[in-house]
Amino acid sequence: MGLARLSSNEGDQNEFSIEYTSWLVEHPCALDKFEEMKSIAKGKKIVIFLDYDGTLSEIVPNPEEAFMTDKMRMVLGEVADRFPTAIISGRKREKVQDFVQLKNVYYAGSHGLDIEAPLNSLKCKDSNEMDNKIVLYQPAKEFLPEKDKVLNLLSERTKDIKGVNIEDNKFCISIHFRHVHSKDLGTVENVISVILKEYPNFLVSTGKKVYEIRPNIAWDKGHALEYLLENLGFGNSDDVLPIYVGDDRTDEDAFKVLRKRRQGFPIIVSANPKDTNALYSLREPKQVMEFLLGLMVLEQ
Ligand SMILES: O=P(O)(O)OC[C@H]1O[C@H](O[C@H]2O[C@H](CO)[C@@H](O)[C@H](O)[C@H]2O)[C@H](O)[C@@H](O)[C@@H]1O
Repeated sequence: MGLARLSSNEGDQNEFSIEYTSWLVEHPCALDKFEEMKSIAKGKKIVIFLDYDGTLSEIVPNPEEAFMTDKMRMVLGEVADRFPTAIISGRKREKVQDFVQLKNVYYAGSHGLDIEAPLNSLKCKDSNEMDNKIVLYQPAKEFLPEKDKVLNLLSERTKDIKGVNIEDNKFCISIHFRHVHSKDLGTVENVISVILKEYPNFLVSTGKKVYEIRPNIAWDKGHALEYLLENLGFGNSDDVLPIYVGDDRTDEDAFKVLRKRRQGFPIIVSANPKDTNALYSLREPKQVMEFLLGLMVLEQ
């Protein structure tokens, strides 16, 4: 038995393509598997990790307008009151906090390179106290001056390419090409690759209509997940059940960590079949909200 569906797409199973339907066999909908998941979760400490864009908010053409619905905020706030809950995003941490507006959530921005938690909530070894309120862990701090140089060069060298939108994500940089004409994409790629030859401490990956530049260090969303688990006291625990929900390539690093730990539920948000390390799926942010609502009946 699964969770009751609230979304407007209720019953749209019939509209699924054959490809999506057969992909669902490999990556079943987490709502349909809820009872099974519930029994696995029994007696375990649930910790929730969520990506932001495409998971808690819809993908929209303008990155500045990726707002979360009030309903999602309410559900997320309730869930975070019951279980430790972290948002791990490619965005600048402060930007995610601005969108989410919740104080009971752990935030990791810049693909996990900028972790913040309420003071005393984490047993951090390498933390700084900021304003007496929070602890921060920033493993790529020394890259900041160089990142600013890369950012300036990117802005300068793409300023004449129509549609390029560069987002400063503090330790990382997003170069959005959603609105760039296909004939100009090669130029954008060329600019990036020339700059990264000058700055080999940085690497580029791709997301949804975006190039993402970040420090070339062994730290990704998977490391952030492990860091948070460890500092929440669940480093080697068999009693913990981490749930990670995300929609993009960088979330795969976190899915891999859960697979390696043989623990928890890696859940991909996708309305299309895609290669993934996730075991379960959800179709859209609305379903993420239904899933979170379902978690509220679980005991912690
Ligand atoms: O890790 P995430 O929280 O998923 O962040 C990844 C990137 O998300 C944002 O870009 C994406 O969403 C935008 C708003 O829906 C969309 O316009 C864009 O095309 C997508 O790539 C964010 O703006 C980036 O900085 C993040 O790196």
